[in-house]
Amino acid sequence: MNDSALTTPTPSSLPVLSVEHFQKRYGDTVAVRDLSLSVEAGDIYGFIGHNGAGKTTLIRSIVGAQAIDGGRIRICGHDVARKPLQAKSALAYVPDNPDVYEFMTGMQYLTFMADIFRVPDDERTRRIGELAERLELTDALGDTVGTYSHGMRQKLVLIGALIHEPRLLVLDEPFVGLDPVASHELKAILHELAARGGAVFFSSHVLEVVEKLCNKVAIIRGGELLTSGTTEQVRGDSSLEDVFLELVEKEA
Ligand SMILES: Nc1ncnc2c1ncn2[C@@H]1O[C@H](COP(=O)(O)OP(=O)(O)OP(=O)(O)O)[C@@H](O)[C@H]1O
Repeated sequence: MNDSALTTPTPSSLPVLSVEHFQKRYGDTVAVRDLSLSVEAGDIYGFIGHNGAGKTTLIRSIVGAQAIDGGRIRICGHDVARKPLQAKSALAYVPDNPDVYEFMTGMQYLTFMADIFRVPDDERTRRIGELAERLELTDALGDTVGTYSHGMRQKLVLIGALIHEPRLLVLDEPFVGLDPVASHELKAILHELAARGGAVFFSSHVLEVVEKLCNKVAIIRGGELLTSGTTEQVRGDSSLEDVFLELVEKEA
């Protein structure tokens, strides 16, 4: 891929993602309280927590899919509440449930995504060709999405997310449902994006993957951040699984 094609130039002093004192309520229930973290260019950042901990809640607010009740979230310096278009142009989001218009063919969906982000014809053709080949989706691009399996939809959404070379790629449970080849390719794609000066932020329950793939991690429980930092700092001499279980049990 083209190294110079990442959207929205970011001065190196600005984090790619900055979350400050984030808070989100659903009715009277506080789902996430006073959460702060920062993702820098080059980071692959893993966000881990038990079911209902608040991972999707934060992710949906980062990508502008739901309002924020307190605090501030900025993407490449753009406040997601005040500058939503600038913030969104710098990011891409792969949700845990890949809902795609079923009547479109895979290629129509990717063209639609490329149109939204105004990706020039030659770039979109090159990226779709390369990514579809790597994720083994080329032969299915002419079929309607309604005929796709869950994993095929995930791959399609991933290609659509990468089509404008986002600065920040946000993924919710990206490895669930992917076959081993796709999972391997996804890890390589995330490494490449980070190496080009982008950043990745994803939630996962698969601690072994987070431990191997991520240079930074955060652990959330009951809507509160328990710890965050480099994977080495958080893990210490133990495994990430041991640290996670110990922290979660201690706080329970
Ligand atoms: N739309 C909603 N309305 C009311 N409560 C919600 C809503 N969405 C989430 N919650 C609550 O907020 C809390 C955090 O949920 P969230 O989906 O963010 O957790 P999660 O860490 O992503 O969980 P999982 O690993 O199961 O996907 C939970 O207590 C959940 O019940």
